[in-house]
Amino acid sequence: MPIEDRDDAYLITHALAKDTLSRLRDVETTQVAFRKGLVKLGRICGYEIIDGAMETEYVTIQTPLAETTGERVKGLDNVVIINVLRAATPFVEGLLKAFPRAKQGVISAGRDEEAGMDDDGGFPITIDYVKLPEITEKDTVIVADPMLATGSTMCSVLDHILENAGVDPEKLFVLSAVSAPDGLLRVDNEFPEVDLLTVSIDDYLDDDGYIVPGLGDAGDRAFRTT
Ligand SMILES: O=P(O)(O)OC[C@H]1O[C@H](OP(=O)(O)OP(=O)(O)O)[C@H](O)[C@@H]1O
Ligand SMILES: O=c1cc[nH]c(=O)[nH]1
Ligand SMILES: [Mg+2]
Repeated sequence: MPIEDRDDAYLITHALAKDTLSRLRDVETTQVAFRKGLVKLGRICGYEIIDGAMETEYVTIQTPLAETTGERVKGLDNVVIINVLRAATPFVEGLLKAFPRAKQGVISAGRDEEAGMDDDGGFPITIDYVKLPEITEKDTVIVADPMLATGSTMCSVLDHILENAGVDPEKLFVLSAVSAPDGLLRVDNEFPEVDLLTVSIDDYLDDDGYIVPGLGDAGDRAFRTT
């Protein structure tokens, strides 16, 4: 079973996903290896979503030698991937290897870290740029962001997506590499219709809202900023 139901979220349990995440966590992992690791993890997660959450259908195929029955994944033309800038960019590059015909959207969202966490344990979020494709009732929407910490960014992003969509998509996934229990709870409370997929549920958030043990600041490590 590639995706395990953990009540608060669905865990992607593929051994290669865990292996890749472990390399991403390592403080010694360089920028290039970190970025490539996020691409690889996105690809693995994409394959696991297909295996665990999408249907297949039988089709008749003529090979050069004989007619046979094959199996095809249904709905690959009805996938929408939303890239939460900026840390999700390499993660989405990997996802697109599994869903090459996906419609894509981007939302630029950032935490106001100078403002600090509020009394509810969330951050003020600035949304700078939103460009989303049409979302239909047939679509499987995957909102990708490698880090789900307090959940503030994801809640703002989901507000924009659902307001813009006007209709409920067939499936709505939030995909993260590393998540914190508080963030999962916040998104689940505010958007019960969303299925939360993650490779790891980590222990806690520190006083600055960073996931522990986590992997540090994913955007900074991938883009070599501080
Ligand atoms: O769950 P939250 O507490 O909202 O934190 C998670 C967000 O923080 C990071 O983005 P960041 O604001 O650092 O922007 P970046 O992608 O440009 O680095 C990360 O990529 C998420 O978007
Ligand atoms: O641990 C965290 C929290 C938010 N954003 C990150 O990149 N890492
Ligand atoms: Mg960042």
